[in-house]
Amino acid sequence: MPLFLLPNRLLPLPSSPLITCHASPAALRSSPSSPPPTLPILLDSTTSVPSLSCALQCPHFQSCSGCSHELNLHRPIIVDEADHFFKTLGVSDFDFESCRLWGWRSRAKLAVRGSSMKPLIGLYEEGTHNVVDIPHCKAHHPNINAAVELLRQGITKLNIEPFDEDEGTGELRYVQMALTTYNTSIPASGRYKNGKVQVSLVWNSRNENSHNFEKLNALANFLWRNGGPRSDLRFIHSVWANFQTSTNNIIFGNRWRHLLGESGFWEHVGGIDMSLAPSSFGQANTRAFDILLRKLQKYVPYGASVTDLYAGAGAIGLSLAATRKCRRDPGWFKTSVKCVEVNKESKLSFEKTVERLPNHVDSSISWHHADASDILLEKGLDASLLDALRNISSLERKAKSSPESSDSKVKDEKRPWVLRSLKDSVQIGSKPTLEDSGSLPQTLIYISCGWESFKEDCMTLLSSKKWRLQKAHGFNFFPGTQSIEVLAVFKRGQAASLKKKKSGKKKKRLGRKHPLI
Ligand SMILES: C[S@@+](CC[C@H](N)C(=O)[O-])C[C@H]1O[C@@H](n2cnc3c(N)ncnc32)[C@H](O)[C@@H]1O
Repeated sequence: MPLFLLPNRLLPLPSSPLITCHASPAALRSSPSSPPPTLPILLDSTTSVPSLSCALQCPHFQSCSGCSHELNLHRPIIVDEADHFFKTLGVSDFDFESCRLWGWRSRAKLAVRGSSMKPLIGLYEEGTHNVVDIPHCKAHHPNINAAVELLRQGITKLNIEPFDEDEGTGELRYVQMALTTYNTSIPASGRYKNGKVQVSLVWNSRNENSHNFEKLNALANFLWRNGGPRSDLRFIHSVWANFQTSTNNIIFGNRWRHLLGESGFWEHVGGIDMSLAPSSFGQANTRAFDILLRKLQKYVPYGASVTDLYAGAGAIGLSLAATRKCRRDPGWFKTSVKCVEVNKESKLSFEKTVERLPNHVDSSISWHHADASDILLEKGLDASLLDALRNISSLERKAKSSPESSDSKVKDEKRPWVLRSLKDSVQIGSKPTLEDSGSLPQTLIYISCGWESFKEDCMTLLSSKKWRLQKAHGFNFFPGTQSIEVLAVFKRGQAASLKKKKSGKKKKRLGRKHPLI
């Protein structure tokens, strides 16, 4: 069972948030590529905008599977449903951040098919394996489209064979384009527009010793010469190779090689400099993610201990470590952050990010290569995690009656727990013990881009009567689709109205504020 063991039982913490960020496959799928007529338009939820001014106006709409909605990009229809859903649960102030509507995608994985004379670089047509070329995609950052165009020229010029899925032949299978806006030499206002692209070429061979490695090198050099720092355009940040020969649909193989440009890739998000290797998960909409992180920080009190589940390279946990730093003086009052992630490739990025955290961050920080649950369901929270959260209250009852939770014990252990072995303090993959349960999470913050699974998990949590919903916010992470990112804050315990209701006496005077709980 559960693996997220909640931290620092040694400290009298105001609360211990437990954070999960879990994406549905649909939302992780990359979307289209190219420059919008007018770039970055920021809207907020209070701005009222006529629908036509928020239209996608993309020539690839309908043929490409990336976007499903053309109008009202600033407010997907699903927002009304979400608003209603949260109202019925007693949260009447659900809000929605519209974020950037075009050119928002800063990370795209695109299939490369067709022929060297007529390469197709894009997404699959809905329900098929036919690739649609999307040079003018309105979701992609313009420099991603520019990099795709340059790649297209390179493929033709150097006679690179795109992959043939049926035969398993060809050279270039996919490309990942990731944009970094990290550039301290220009004013902050110009950084997004001048973002640079890290190009990862997925090559159909086992490794760099294969016979056609020279062609891969030639393609990388072509990109570098025409888009690198000595070119006129200067929008290529670096070039990487990934080697993949598998016949399944998995995009990346295990072998990566840095070819040209800077090997490090940084983004400033959530108040920290975040390192992201091409192999680790990165959010596709970094600006919207930044807005979400800043909202999230408000729910995490200073001195809290945080367990970041499904952590990737730890963007959420580390952003909290840096921004929710605690008083330096009383040594025992420190934040602790634990990140749990199944993809071991993310660890290096996590470590690099930790190295660059500001000096004042003296939290205890750790990353654990582990499955967030034994049973992984397709979307949303794992069933066993939900069970674990429900079971916490029974552990809590036992913990209260154990000597571990007595006041004297807590005082004894108010020493900087950073001195203790971190690994020992977290029993990932095993059942929580009474000892571990000394500090139980008071807050669960659920960040989700799968609306249907979120609703399900939310109802499961509430019906357990161990948690109540306090707040919910929505973010436009994927304009042009019906996916929204939700940040929901659950607090331990039942709503006050329900407790009173249970007591019977005051039953008649209570309104049904939380009818579904
Ligand atoms: C949508 S990403 C979010 C990553 C990170 N929270 C962020 O926002 O950048 C989900 C992450 O969960 C990881 N993951 C998926 N299943 C997992 C599991 N059972 N246990 C732990 N991590 C898992 C994936 O490898 C991926 O890095």
